[in-house]
Amino acid sequence: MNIEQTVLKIDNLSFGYHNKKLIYKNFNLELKCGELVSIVGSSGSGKSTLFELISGNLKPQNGEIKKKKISSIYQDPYSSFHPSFKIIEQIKDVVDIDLKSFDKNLDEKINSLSLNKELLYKKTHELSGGQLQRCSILRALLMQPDLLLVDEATSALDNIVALNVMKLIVKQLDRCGILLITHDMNLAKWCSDNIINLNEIITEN
Ligand SMILES: Nc1ncnc2c1ncn2[C@@H]1O[C@H](COP(=O)(O)OP(=O)(O)OP(=O)(O)O)[C@@H](O)[C@H]1O
Repeated sequence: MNIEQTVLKIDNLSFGYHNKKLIYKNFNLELKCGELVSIVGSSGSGKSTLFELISGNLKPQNGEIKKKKISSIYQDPYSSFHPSFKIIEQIKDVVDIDLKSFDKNLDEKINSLSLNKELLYKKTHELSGGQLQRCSILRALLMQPDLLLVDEATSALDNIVALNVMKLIVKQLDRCGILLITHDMNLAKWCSDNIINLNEIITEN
């Protein structure tokens, strides 16, 4: 693995649940800093499974996955935050920020996500699904990952906000590589260096 450039390298990955039909067979993927690769495919084709494998929540039956520092943005923002704590506390758990001092980088991200600092002092039940989704994106970006996993991140947002959020996500490419799960082929064509269609990956077994 070229440590300088490569943020994800998957070699000969094979995986199937409970040793049933393989979803992945000898699957390879390399992602470098500055690259965005979209994963598309019909429901049940294995998109989320790939993210679970990369995150280390599932173990490959064969093959190897090497990755640098990851942060993930999931489709369901409620799974990203604990209901009992304020959003800001849960951001501070993973990154050192001070909302009271001037921070141009932080302010730009908050504005691009159509958030404001007051919202960050609330708990999950006080926010809409879309606001919570944008908070989860903020936290993921503030973590400054080498590899950003994005699973249908804009599904809860209206078109204009979704476009601004995607522009902000794409802007991170100067410091990371991005793997994007999407059902939106137009979005994939707009932002991707490469599109992997899982329907075209033929497995046997
Ligand atoms: N925990 C599990 N145990 C057994 N089979 C599973 C499990 N999770 C997913 N599967 C199966 O693995 C296959 C791939 O599922 P996966 O969730 O990765 O698909 P997906 O492409 O992300 O689908 P969607 O677009 O609907 O989110 C499906 O056939 C699914 O039924």
